Amino acid sequence: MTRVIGLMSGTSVDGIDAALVDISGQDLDIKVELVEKATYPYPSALRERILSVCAGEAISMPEFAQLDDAIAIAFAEAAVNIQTVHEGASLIGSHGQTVFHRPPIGVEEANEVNLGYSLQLGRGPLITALTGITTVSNFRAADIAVGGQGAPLVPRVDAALLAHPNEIRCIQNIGGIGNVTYIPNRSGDWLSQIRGWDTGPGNSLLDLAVHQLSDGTKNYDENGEWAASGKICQPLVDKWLKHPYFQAPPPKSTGRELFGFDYITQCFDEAKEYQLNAADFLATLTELTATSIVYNYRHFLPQTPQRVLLCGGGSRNLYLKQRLQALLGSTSVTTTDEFGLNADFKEAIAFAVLAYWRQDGSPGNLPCATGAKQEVLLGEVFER
Ligand SMILES: Nc1ncnc2c1ncn2[C@@H]1O[C@H](COP(=O)(O)OP(=O)(O)OP(=O)(O)O)[C@@H](O)[C@H]1O
Ligand SMILES: CC(=O)N[C@H]1[C@@H]2OC[C@@H](O2)[C@@H](O)[C@@H]1O[C@H](C)C(=O)O
Repeated sequence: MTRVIGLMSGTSVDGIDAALVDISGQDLDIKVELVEKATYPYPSALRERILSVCAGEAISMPEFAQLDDAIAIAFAEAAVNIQTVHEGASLIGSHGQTVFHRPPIGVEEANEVNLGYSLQLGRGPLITALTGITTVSNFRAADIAVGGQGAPLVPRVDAALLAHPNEIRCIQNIGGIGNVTYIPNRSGDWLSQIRGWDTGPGNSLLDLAVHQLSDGTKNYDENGEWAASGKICQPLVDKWLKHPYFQAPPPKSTGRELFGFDYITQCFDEAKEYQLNAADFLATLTELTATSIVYNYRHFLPQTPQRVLLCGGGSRNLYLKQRLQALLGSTSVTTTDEFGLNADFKEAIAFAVLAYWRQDGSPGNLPCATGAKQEVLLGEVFER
């Protein structure tokens, strides 16, 4: 058994999720027990800085270096604090903070020019130095180097922890960005039949809209209550759904570059002619998240799933969950909690597992999800 800390801050940039887990077994046959979990919010100045860099603000190299280290220090503190009660971790898997993600440009053969590029700040060696614990970081680079999207990386972990012998499942994360893992019955060559891609916006647009509509007093629509009091403007949803990202087949991945500040500004502009109030606008944006997920399923899944398991912060948005259930009809919508995997900490747990696999010599990517040419070891290891 190895005690591992998984650290993740996602596209919502709300804070660092830390999971302390005990892992045993090998490759897909692993057992993972969640011992401790906590979220450490970023100091607000650091969060604002990260969000503006994500929105494309230019920074100098010294500012870049300072930001990289400020994030590494925050991640190292999270690793120390998560061990206040239960100590003894011998490995850290740190995703870091994505500040830039560019998928490969759509040409047949990946080469130097059209490979993707994905940048996560919070350098691993500093986390090792500050914690004294071997750290694995920079998980996306190796998949990208072999032509992959570098995302999503969670599908192999979903497969290991949530596959079922006779139920076709979709695991739908709704973070800032949404991503799905499609898992067929665990039999035969099921692993090569898995699919995974980013479905589009999760909460990123909603959070930006809530911040603006509440004059900065709120950062998200708690339980979806504000949106639930509004009326969906279907013509706008239909228009937004024509975005090329939804129409494109997988493999595909995205980020705040596409569904961030510029896009929400465009949404506000396009909504003007419909004279929506704040609640109507949020109901319409929530519908875009729900409909884009279902649109992706209808067009690109090999088969209709029997069950959809939600995770990520958006799984707590009751109105969004209700809309997803309505749009999916007979497919049952629940959360990973009901299947023994904490829905809020699944990504942090996943990076603990990916670090464990790296140390064990097992690949972490799934080429049928990321589009990479081959399976590869993910992450750079910085020994204590
Ligand atoms: N009770 C709640 N009601 C509604 N929305 C919620 C609730 N709790 C969390 N959220 C939403 O979930 C978001 C955070 O989700 P999460 O932490 O999964 O995102 P992330 O990991 O940063 O993103 P990604 O998975 O794209 O990397 C919040 O910004 C908020 O929009
Ligand atoms: C570049 C990047 O950070 N992508 C994230 C983001 O957040 C959700 C979605 O977009 C997913 O593709 C990915 O994270 C998860 C952990 C993944 O790689 O599976």
